[in-house]
Amino acid sequence: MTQLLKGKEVADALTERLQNQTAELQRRGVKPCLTIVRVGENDSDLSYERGAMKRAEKVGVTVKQYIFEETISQEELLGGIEEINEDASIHGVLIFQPLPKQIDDAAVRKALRPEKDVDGITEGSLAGIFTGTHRGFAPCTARACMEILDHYGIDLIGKRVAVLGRSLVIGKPVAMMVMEKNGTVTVCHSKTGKEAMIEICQNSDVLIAAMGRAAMIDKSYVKAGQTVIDVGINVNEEGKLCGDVDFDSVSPLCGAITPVPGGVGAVTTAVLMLQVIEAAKLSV
Ligand SMILES: NC(=O)C1=CN([C@@H]2O[C@H](COP(=O)(O)OP(=O)(O)OC[C@H]3O[C@@H](n4cnc5c(N)ncnc54)[C@H](OP(=O)(O)O)[C@@H]3O)[C@@H](O)[C@H]2O)C=CC1
Ligand SMILES: Nc1nc(=O)c2c([nH]1)NC[C@@H]1CN(c3ccc(C(=O)N[C@@H](CCC(=O)O)C(=O)O)cc3)C=[N+]21
Repeated sequence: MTQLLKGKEVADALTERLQNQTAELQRRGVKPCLTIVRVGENDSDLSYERGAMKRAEKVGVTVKQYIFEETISQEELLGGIEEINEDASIHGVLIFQPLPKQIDDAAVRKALRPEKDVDGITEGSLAGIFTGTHRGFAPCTARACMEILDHYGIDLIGKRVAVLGRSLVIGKPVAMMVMEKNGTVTVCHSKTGKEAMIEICQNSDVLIAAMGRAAMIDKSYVKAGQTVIDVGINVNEEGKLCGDVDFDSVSPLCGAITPVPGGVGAVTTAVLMLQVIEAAKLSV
């Protein structure tokens, strides 16, 4: 029987713990506050925003929104970030990525105050992941993948893990975190080639798919009994939310799988709240 790795269950367990912490902070006069910076109307950004608002309300975190037009200039965006940096009532900031092409991502990463970087986009936070010193915060999605494996007691010691995607938001940091848990990682990307990718996936015990390619991973990539973590959040031709994995094709064959929605995304929002609360605690 294939095991369904229910992100919602993991997120709800985390939420319960967090509710106590926000209540305690509130008694000390601190109201944890997250600011979301969104440029444009990207589907996966909007999905995250919806999930985050719902989760924030449950946990007791306030959300402020900075929404900009797709055509915003670099200067204007950096101005917004400066304002957020200076606002002492804001504990954590989430800037949706990728940003439009007129924006230099590296400049945005540099502009953000590290102590407010609850999604681990600044170089300091990423260095903490790379060196294993855990200074700063991890990218929420990478941590969410690890929380799911942990919750269901799936250890990575000596396991072969294929990570599909090499972005700074997910592919690269999750590969580092898998290594820290003593897994053996192979990272694939758009230049890997289909044949090689199928071979690598079929020789892995765990597959972490984070490409942003709707339902691309079908059963031809999968080996029996494998654990499949589907990070992708895409909207298919029917307008429905779907992952990078073709759930109907893969789930009869694999050993365990996360659904979309209700999988990694749900946990990502809970981890985001956890990190906002940690930032709020550190601010007093
Ligand atoms: N569930 C959640 O909580 C989250 C979900 N997401 C979702 O995860 C997905 C990935 O996000 P993100 O990392 O930001 O996306 P990016 O577009 O930044 O990165 C995609 C990565 O996948 C690789 N890739 C693309 N197509 C292929 C292919 N056909 N074969 C192999 N590799 C490929 C790219 O390779 P190359 O580097 O060569 O271009 C790149 O490294 C998206 O669907 C996003 O919405 C993201 C964050 C959180
Ligand atoms: N800097 C940055 N970090 C990110 O982590 C990041 C990003 N940029 N850009 C956009 C993608 C996408 N993403 C999602 C996270 C959670 C849900 C989520 O909660 N989804 C719910 C469904 C919510 C709904 O649609 O109602 C679920 O899967 O169950 C969705 C999408 C994070 N991303």
